Amino acid sequence: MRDDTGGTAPLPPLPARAPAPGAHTTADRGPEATRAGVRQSETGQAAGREPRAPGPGQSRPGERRPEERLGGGLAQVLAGEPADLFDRMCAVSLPMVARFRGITVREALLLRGPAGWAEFSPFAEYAVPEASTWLAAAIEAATSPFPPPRRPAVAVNATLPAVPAERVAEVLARYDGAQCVKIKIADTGAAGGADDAGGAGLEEDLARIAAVRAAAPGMRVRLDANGRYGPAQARTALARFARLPGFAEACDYIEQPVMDVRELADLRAWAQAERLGLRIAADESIRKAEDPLTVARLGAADHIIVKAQPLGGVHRALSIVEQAGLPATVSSALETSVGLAAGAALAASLPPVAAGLGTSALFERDVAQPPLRAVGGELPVGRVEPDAKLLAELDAGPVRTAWWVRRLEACWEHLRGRVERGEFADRSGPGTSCDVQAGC
Ligand SMILES: O=C(O)CCC(=O)c1ccccc1C(=O)O
Ligand SMILES: [Mg+2]
Repeated sequence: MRDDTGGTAPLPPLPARAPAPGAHTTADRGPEATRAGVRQSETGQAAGREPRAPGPGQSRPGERRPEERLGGGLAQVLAGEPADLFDRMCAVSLPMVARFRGITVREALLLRGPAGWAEFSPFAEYAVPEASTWLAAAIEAATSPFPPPRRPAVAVNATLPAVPAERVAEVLARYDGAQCVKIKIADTGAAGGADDAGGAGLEEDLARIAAVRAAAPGMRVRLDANGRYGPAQARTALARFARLPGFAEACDYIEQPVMDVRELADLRAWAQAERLGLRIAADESIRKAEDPLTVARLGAADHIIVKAQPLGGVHRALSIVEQAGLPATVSSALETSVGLAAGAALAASLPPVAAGLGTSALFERDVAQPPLRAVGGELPVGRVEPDAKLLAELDAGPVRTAWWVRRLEACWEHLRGRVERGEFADRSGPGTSCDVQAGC
């Protein structure tokens, strides 16, 4: 269950109908320059193109036409092929200022569809089933507008990787005006395993927390353990945090101290019985769970973290918030500025809670000019277009590009199967975002 394996998930063999990298798949496209299977349409305009997914009458013979059952949308798009939807596919590789969840370079596939640019960037080690949910988010962003924002900008938290205490001030200085900081804990880096996290790692975590509080005394604080404590370690750590002077008052919550949702519920019950004054937030128990509502049912958390891409899009994330009935923080999945814009749209549809969307500060370079970066602690809400020159400079190269395109195709097939079997409801219909707005 650990996120940070840093490996690359094996891809299944390409389905018969998916093109090999470099191959053209449809006859109706004009002449294109291809590089490692990526169509580089220099003239394609986002507006005014023909709708290219087959209409209801154009399904393959004998097909069940799931779009009729599900009301179109995702099913109809998936009846076509990626190249029918996206006229640009650019894999990029962004260098980072510090190691974060085991990586120092962030790769993403940027896609341009009829509604604008979208991002597909499941972490490299994620297998196709999980990554296919991230693809639903990219399809949503490429095909439909974001919900109308309730405010033009959203407050963000600074995100502090598990850097040594000496680096805290330098990294925090990258976040202009942030009034809240999320500190990564229980992250022993490449060498340590989960069992080490609560031991030697705890003293380092306490030193990092002390350095933050010294550098920014008035700042609110959040901690994120990414599920790396065992149940006993979590109690030890929470008891230590609760004893730090003024900490419980300054701390919004501790994110995913343990991975298992039942253990999370037990830990929360214990923290309440002990009157530690610390709240528990669920992140992985929402975005990696078969049923994200188990957290709410079990009373496993006081607060939930929602991420547009891992949850299959802005509308699906809104629907989860609505159904969970818990206060929510929107957070990034370490997306480029293009993907962060979807997060900003999600945050701007929910009650104001500082969002974990300041993460472009962790990139040495990003794809947009200017990058989607908080100023005065706030991130503007709106679509982001990558800059052509930056796209070229940050190009991931032919080998990685081919890998990303193959992965996109494998996820496309997988998501189509899920939709056809009724295992992935397209919840992007009208109602969900409005219901959430009405409730707030
Ligand atoms: O929430 C934030 O402040 C930033 C985003 C973040 O921490 C994150 C980014 C990528 C993958 C996982 C996580 C996480 O919250 O665990
Ligand atoms: Mg988290």
